Amino acid sequence: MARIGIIGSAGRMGKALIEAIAAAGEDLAGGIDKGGDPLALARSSDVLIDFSSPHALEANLDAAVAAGVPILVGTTGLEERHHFLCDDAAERIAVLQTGNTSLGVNMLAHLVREAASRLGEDWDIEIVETHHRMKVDAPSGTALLLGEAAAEGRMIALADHSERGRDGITGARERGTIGFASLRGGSVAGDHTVHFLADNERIALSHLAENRAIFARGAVRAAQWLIGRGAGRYRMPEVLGL
Ligand SMILES: NC(=O)C1=CN([C@@H]2O[C@H](COP(=O)(O)OP(=O)(O)OC[C@H]3O[C@@H](n4cnc5c(N)ncnc54)[C@H](OP(=O)(O)O)[C@@H]3O)[C@@H](O)[C@H]2O)C=CC1
Ligand SMILES: O=C(O)C1=N[C@H](C(=O)O)C[C@H](O)C1
Repeated sequence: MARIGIIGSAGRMGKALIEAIAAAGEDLAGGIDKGGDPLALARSSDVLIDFSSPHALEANLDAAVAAGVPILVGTTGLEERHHFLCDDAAERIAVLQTGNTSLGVNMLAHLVREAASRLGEDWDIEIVETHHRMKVDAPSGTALLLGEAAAEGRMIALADHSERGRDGITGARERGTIGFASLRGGSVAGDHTVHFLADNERIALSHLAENRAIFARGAVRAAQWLIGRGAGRYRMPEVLGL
């Protein structure tokens, strides 16, 4: 049995993870929240799963490196510097960072990449996400993951082509951009639609999460997969065989 340590264990995802670890027949090594000791947790775990806060990421990666255990980072709201921290840690341990651990979203990303690669710039791309009222970051990590997939399909850099907020006299839509819009309310676990919009026709590719069990199941599967992996930065499609 693998010993899995959870960072953010009392949160919404932490609770779903505790159930998923038991359902997978694995061992819960322990869990911490704000003020907890990630190094002590890492030393008693075979793998760490982090669904907490971007503020915690540096200490969590340092703990995983010091203990020599792999880490799955599911926390969203990450900035460029957080990705550099993941890159640094990945020189010493296995690191898998993803905005969404579900099979369905990673399949959607594959479809989006394919559609974006075949449809030209006449097709505008807009990504709409809806989440529960307690979510603190926008756009969602998943929306950004889907935006990256669309940008890869188009062979462009998302950072140079994203439109993250419209308000007031915005002017006409800039050709070739990828737009993001966020809705917040209720208890929605996570809905994402990638719209491809051309003259007189539209395609909408959607994923609707009915609960957090789908994220927890994928996270546990990724954690199992990470144990024994060499140093490096890994992605969910490798875990899921997509
Ligand atoms: N990749 C994916 O598939 C998914 C990613 N997420 C992401 O996971 C993250 C957590 O989501 P959710 O569970 O809904 O959020 P919650 O706010 O419910 O839980 C976050 C937990 O992290 C803890 N925490 C906060 N700061 C620290 C810290 N410095 N060190 C250790 N623990 C800390 C909180 O503890 P305390 O209450 O004491 O502050 C809390 O228990 C978000 O970024 C969310 O977007 C969510 C679902 C799926
Ligand atoms: O905060 C959430 O709840 C979720 N966060 C992730 C994200 O930002 O995409 C994944 C999922 O959509 C739920």
